[in-house]
Amino acid sequence: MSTHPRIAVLPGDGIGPEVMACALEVLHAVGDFTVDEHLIGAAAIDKTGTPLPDASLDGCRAADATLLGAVGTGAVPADPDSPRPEQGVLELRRALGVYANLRPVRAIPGLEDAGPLKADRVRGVDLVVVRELTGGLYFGRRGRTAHDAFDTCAYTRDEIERIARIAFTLAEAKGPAARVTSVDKANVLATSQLWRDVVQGLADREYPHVPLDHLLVDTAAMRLATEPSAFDIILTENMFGDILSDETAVIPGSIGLLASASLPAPIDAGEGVRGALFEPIHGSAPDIAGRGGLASPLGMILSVALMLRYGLGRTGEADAVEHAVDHALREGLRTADLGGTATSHDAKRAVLAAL
Ligand SMILES: NC(=O)C1=CN([C@@H]2O[C@H](COP(=O)(O)OP(=O)(O)OC[C@H]3O[C@@H](n4cnc5c(N)ncnc54)[C@H](O)[C@@H]3O)[C@@H](O)[C@H]2O)C=CC1
Ligand SMILES: CC(C)CC(=O)C(=O)O
Ligand SMILES: [Mg+2]
Repeated sequence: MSTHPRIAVLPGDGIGPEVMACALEVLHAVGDFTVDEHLIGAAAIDKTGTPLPDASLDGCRAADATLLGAVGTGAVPADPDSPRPEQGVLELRRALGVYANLRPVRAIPGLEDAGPLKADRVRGVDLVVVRELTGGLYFGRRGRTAHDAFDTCAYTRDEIERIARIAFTLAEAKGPAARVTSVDKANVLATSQLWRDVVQGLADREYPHVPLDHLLVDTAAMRLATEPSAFDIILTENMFGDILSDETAVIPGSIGLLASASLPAPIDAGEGVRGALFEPIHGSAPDIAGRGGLASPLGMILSVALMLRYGLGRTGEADAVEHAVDHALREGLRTADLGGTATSHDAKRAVLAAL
């Protein structure tokens, strides 16, 4: 029987399969892995009528780690009761229990001028958005009639405390001055008031040495654009983290560069955390899918690096992939999203050459 790590691969829709194909080549270049491909999203609805077939979920549960491309067609269904591709991702996150979504963002040397922010604002930025991933609005009770609709946001103390613990641990690992900025809307929302109490209580009891501040989400959105270097660890709930992390794309210059790790348990620096999920932060980008390689595969490739580090405990290989991406960019690799002409295929080749 193979002793290679078993990876469940869910390419999904739109640019998902395009970026996944590139990332798998990089994965196979750094080691031996057994890869099983499964359906999710619109691709799964087309073939099976459901966005996350049992066979896909079983495959992810049996795997050491799961890689996901992206799902969605970009369309909002006319019939709210019809299956939606995005339900596949939400259901997968819930079923795997991956409550801790880490979205690292840094200024990449050589790319300081690639985004809309001034280079001196971007230089040196190195932050992680720690997003609660299995609670809040995306999982609350909802309903809709022809005349009204509602969504509910609920959090328990335990849900808040376990994600806050991840944020404080990451800050400790980053260094003595690294701060946690907890983002909420405590001036309005009951869930945010509980969030603030629980985060502050945990800090007082167990992490008094970690600098902590609380920021309202609207101010946080503004500060991310005006002073991104003020942040080390941004700790926040599900929807705020979804929105703020897309905003952080202005730091490296494209959402196509951003990766994520979703963990079902605290970080294990030795073995890695089994049963975790790794995906770029972008969606299926229907506007550029199937257009001759306009998609950057770098966020997906960097998600492979996060899988190697956090999912499989293979720090050396993770570093190698990240260095190869940095090297390729430093040497001038520019895909369309960064204003260049390199295709997805060119980007993958540049990374492979730098490995
Ligand atoms: N985890 C997932 O599977 C996610 C799925 N979605 C779904 O994706 C679909 C499209 O959503 P959008 O709002 O358009 O968000 P999106 O992230 O797919 O695209 C936003 C913009 O970024 C660009 N972009 C995204 N990834 C890129 C890449 N790798 N290289 C170059 N450019 C890239 C797109 O071309 C587009 O202009 C929707 O159905 C949405 O629900 C959105 C976010 C996450
Ligand atoms: C299906 C969406 C909730 C996914 C998304 O936008 C995200 O997780 O960033
Ligand atoms: Mg999102």
